[in-house]
Amino acid sequence: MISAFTGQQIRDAEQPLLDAGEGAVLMQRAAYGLAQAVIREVKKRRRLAGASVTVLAGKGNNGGDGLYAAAHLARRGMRTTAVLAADAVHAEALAGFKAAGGQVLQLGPSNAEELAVLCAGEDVIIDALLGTGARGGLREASAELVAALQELGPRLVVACDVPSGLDAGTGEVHWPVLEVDVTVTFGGFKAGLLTDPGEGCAGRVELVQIGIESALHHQAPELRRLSARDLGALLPHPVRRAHKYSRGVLGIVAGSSRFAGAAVLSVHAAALTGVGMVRYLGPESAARMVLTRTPEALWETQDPGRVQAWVMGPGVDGEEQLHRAGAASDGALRDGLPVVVDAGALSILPDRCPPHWILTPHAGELAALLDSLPSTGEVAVTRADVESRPLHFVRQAAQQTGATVLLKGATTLVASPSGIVFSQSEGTPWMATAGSGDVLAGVLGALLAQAAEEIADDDGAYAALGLDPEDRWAAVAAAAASVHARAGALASMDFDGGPITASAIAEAVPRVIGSLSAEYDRTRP
Ligand SMILES: NC(=O)C1=CN([C@@H]2O[C@H](COP(=O)(O)OP(=O)(O)OC[C@H]3O[C@@H](n4cnc5c(N)ncnc54)[C@H](O)[C@@H]3O)[C@@H](O)[C@H]2O)[C@@H](O)CC1
Ligand SMILES: [K+]
Repeated sequence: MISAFTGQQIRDAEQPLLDAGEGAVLMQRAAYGLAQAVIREVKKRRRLAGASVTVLAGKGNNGGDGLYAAAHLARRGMRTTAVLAADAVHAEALAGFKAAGGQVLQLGPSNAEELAVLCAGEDVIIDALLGTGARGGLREASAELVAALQELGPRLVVACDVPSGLDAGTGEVHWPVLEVDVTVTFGGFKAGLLTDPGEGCAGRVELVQIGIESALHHQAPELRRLSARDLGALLPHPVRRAHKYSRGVLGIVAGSSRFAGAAVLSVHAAALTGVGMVRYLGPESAARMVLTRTPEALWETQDPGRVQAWVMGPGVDGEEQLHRAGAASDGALRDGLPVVVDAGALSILPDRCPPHWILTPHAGELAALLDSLPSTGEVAVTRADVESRPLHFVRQAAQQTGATVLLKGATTLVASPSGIVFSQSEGTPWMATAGSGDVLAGVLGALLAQAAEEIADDDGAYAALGLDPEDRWAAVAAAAASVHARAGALASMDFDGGPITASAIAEAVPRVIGSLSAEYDRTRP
């Protein structure tokens, strides 16, 4: 599992080393790691000797890291320039940079445009304007320089620790921000690099160890991300004596005469995620289509009897289906069953949900959900608010509803009511297509129906993540988001990275589960 931290947590982990007079050593390790990353990137594109690099250096330690890194690069034969964005920058680092033969330019009130043009011609830009000590975004001439450079389109940008203007703890972004190709981050992942909109600016993130890692391990991560290996351990491994009932039975209330496709997709995706049986509840017109695509499903016209989990909401519209969802929801509350609440069913939540209820809104639905809660303030929350502060709002929704909340997006966040958050981001933009969310609901429902015992087991794979029972539901939801995203990416790869349908995402799920499980079995100690 990848753990990510706030800027403050990173600084707290550094403090004992700074107190011991090791600050300069930390900075040298960071600068060396950054320089090595720049060298690797340049070499992918051209010969190192003679390649040009400009470091944009701010007044804090982030600028110091950038200047020391540029000094390394000068010694490796690169043509190095520093654009100083403040009158006083890190003095020793600047001296080191000059001694290595670097050229220095001063950013002033009237030369931002001119310097932007110069930077746009460079082989690499190092963004070392602001790091974890930033308050707010770039100002004045720095903001002008970055805005102009972004417009011109630099060739290759490497961020020092975080893209400048990004809040390391929250992922909120103060524009303008230089969109970077690679972020080289020090000591630990910053939460802001693993949640949007920050993740969208950060490019590929590389972690450089600087010696604070053991101190960080004592802190509760701000964000968690499941790795392929975690998924291999968490995904269901059917035992030899399994039968369809022991494999999990999933009830699905989805679709309507108007939106039958949502039912088809969620049922099919659930079946492809390996659940023992799917019981479908919905109108006959939708059921016919469901059974044509998934003859393995059962159409239930009465009380479906025992299930291990429910999915309700995809394509649910009209009184009849809302009534079925309401009845299923009452039964699930009574029996303590896990439930995926999606789309149409988000409007019929009980006053307080348990953590094993997983709500799966997109940004617009989350805004509407928050607005419908009595405890939300007077000012309406909009989709744009959620998109600019997803980490904040997903936590708020989980806390206020009592449910686990999965907020769909390029990066999907899952918050437990206690405040634990997972972030998964393995998909492709092609997945933003009609029906993609219905597939996710089916995948998640199928994992819930199969995982109930494993989740409760204090010696099981979910407990091994170090999570309290209430927080393990968020891990199931994160696993589902990851499987779904990987399936989308794999399906697109089948077409050389081309477009995909929601059906194609569902069809790729068995291969994703198969390869994750096989890789886990192969490398298991
Ligand atoms: N503390 C340490 O020992 C280490 C720090 N490291 C580097 O140091 C960075 C943190 O250094 P700092 O705490 O100096 O913080 P920054 O380098 O982010 O800079 C903060 C400085 O800029 C000013 N400032 C804050 N917001 C501003 C804004 N919006 N516009 C203009 N100026 C602003 C502040 O007054 C402060 O002087 C990390 O990101 C990392 O790159 C690494 O060298 C590893 C070791
Ligand atoms: K930076």
